[in-house]
Amino acid sequence: MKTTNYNGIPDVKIIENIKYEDNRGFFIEKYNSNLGFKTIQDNFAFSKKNVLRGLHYQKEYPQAKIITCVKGKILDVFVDLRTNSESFLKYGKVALNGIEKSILIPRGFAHGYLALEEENIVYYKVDNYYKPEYEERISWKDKKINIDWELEKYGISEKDLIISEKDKKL
Ligand SMILES: Cc1cn([C@H]2C[C@H](O)[C@@H](COP(=O)(O)OP(=O)(O)O[C@H]3O[C@H](C)C(=O)[C@H](O)[C@H]3O)O2)c(=O)[nH]c1=O
Repeated sequence: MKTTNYNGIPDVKIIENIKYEDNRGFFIEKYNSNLGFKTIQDNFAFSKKNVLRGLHYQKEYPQAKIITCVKGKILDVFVDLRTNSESFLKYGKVALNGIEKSILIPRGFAHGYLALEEENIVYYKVDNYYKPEYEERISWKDKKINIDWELEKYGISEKDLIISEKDKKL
């Protein structure tokens, strides 16, 4: 697997895996401990088209995440909340649409994604336990962070978005 730094935000890494194809299909060695990522939980989330999840983070018990879109396509967005970081409050984003590409987001980031196909399955590894009592949320349209979710590019209008009540209230 090849890891490259995400341009402009330290410690965020794009992971690209080798796909070994043959007449049966393909094989991918998706994860190994060389990444230095200690998985505590594996999560799967199914999202219909136009679902927007996030932006969430756990201030206590922060979670680093390795995000993979195993079916469909998502626009994955992450916001640097590390106050000592040169990219504090900057956001990054990457389209993920296949098993062979992932993004590693370290602890100290808010995370969210927009589901772009009819059916989208996101698989992500986290390195700390889910602690809902410590979960914090930032609005997907927070004015200060001002994320470009590329709605126009994907032909999505804001009224089409499917957002949880908790996220809507932000
Ligand atoms: C995150 C999580 C959720 N749940 C349960 C709690 C709820 O009954 C149900 C849905 O939870 P929630 O609405 O918080 O799911 P998302 O809105 O997708 O939350 C996630 O959204 C963004 C994109 C993230 O990066 C986080 O992993 C997480 O906050 O799953 C669990 O049992 N364990 C978990 O680790």
